[in-house]
Amino acid sequence: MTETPVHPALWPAPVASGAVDATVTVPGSKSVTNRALVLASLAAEPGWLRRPLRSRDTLLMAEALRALGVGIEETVSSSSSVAGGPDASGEAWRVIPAGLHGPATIDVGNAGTVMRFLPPVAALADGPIRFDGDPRSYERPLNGVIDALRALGARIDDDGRGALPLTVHGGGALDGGRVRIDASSSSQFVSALLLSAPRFNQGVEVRHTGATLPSMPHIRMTVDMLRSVGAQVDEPETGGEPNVWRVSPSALLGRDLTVEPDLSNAQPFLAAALITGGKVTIPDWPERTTQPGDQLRRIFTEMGGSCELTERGLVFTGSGSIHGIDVDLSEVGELTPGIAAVAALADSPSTLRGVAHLRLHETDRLAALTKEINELGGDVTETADGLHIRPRRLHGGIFHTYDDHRMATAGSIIGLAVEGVQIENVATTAKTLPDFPRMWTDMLTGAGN
Ligand SMILES: O=C(O)C1=C[C@@H](OP(=O)(O)O)[C@@H](O)[C@H](O)C1
Ligand SMILES: C=C(OP(=O)(O)O)C(=O)O
Repeated sequence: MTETPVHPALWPAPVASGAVDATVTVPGSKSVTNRALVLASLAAEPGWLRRPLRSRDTLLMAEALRALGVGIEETVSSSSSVAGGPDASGEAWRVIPAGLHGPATIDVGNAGTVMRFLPPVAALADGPIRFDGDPRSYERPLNGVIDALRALGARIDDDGRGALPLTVHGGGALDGGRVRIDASSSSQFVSALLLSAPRFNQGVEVRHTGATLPSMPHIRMTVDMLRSVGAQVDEPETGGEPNVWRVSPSALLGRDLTVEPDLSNAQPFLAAALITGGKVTIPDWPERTTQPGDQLRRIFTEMGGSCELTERGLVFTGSGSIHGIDVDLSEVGELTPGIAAVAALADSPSTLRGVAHLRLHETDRLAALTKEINELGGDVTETADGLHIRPRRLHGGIFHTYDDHRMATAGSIIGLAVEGVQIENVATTAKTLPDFPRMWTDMLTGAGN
C-alpha cells in the first residue's frame, strides 16, 4: 500500500473512530449578519447586532460600510453595559448610521453578499465608490444589479461584462422606481435592490423576468428583515403579484437584533452524526427561521437520520444507515456540497437537481464536486442542473477546495469515513467559519460537551 504524501498546505481530515456525540455551538448566520449590517447602516438611528458572525465575508461588509462613513464599533459586551436582556452578553456590534460619502474603495473579496448588496448603497452615497475583489469575483454575475441600478438612475463605469471591477458614481440619492431583472443566476440581485430601496426616492418595484429563481428562502429573509426594521414590502408570498416585489420609501428603525446561528454552517456537524451513526446537538436552533439550512432537518432525515427540536437545541441522530436521495435543491443551493459529500457515502444513488446556478458560486461547484469525489474513487456525473452520485468505495487523496469554504467542509465530511483524505487549503473556511478545523476536532474528541 502506498502512503499519501503529507504537505504543509494540506490538512489531514480526521477519521471518526466511532459514533460522534457532541454539542456544537455554531456562530452567527452570514446572510443575516450582512443584511443586518446594510439595514442598520441605512437606518435613521443607531442599532445593535448581537452575536454577529465574525468571518471574512462579514468583516469585508463591515469594512466597506465604514469606508462609506458608517460607524461600526465592535464590542464584547456584558448585559450590564448595554441595554437588552440576557442575550446582551457576548460579542455585539453597534452600528451608527451617517451620511454616505466617497471617494472610497471597497474590497468585496469573493462575498456574493458584499458584491451584490453594496452597489445600491453606493448609489445613495456621494462621490465615486470603486468595487474590486478576488479574481473569482470578476467572474461572478453582477449584471442584474448593474443594469437595474442604471435603469433606476445610477451612473456606473464598468468594462461592459456585467461584472466587477466597477465604479459607482454616487449622486447622494437615487430616483428608484420600476425595474425588470433576470435573477435566474442569483437571488442576491433581488435582495440587493430591495435592501436599499426604502432609501430610494420612489422606493422600488422589482419584476423578475427569468424562467427560474434560486434561493427563495434568502429572498424571504430579505423581506422579513426589511419588515422588522419598519419597511413596507409587497411580495408574491403574501398576496402580491408573482415575481414582483415592491418596497415603499420610508425611514428605517435602528433595531437590537440577535443573529441566529448559521444553519448552513451547522451542516457538516449534522452530517457527522448521520455518517457515524452518532448524535450532534446544535444549541439555539431557531423554531422559526427563513434560513435555508432549516431544510436540513427534512433532507438529512430522508437520508437516514432523525431529529428533534428540544430546549437544548436541535438534536440530530444518525441511524448508522445513509440513504441516497432524489431532491430539488434550487431553494437551498448552498447546501449542495455537503449533501453531495453525504450522498457519496450512501447505500444507494442520489440525484441532486435545480442547481445549475452553482456553476457561478465561489467556484463551479458542480465541476469541483464531480472532479474531487471522482479522484477519491467516486462515480459522480454532472447533469444540466445538478449531479448524479453513485456511491463507490472511496480511497484517500488530496481534496482540492478551489478557495471554496463549502468544498473544504464537504471534503472533511468524506474524510470522516475515508482514511487519508487531505484537504488542500482548509483555511478557506474563514469565508464564513474561521474556526472550522478546531470545531471539527473538538466535535470528534467530545470537547465542549
Ligand atoms: O442572499 C444570501 O445571503 C445568499 C443567497 C444565495 O445566493 P444565490 O441565490 O446566488 O445562490 C446563497 O447561495 C448564498 O450563500 C447567500
Ligand atoms: C454561495 C455562497 O456565498 P456567496 O454569499 O458568496 O454567494 C455560499 O456561502 O455558499
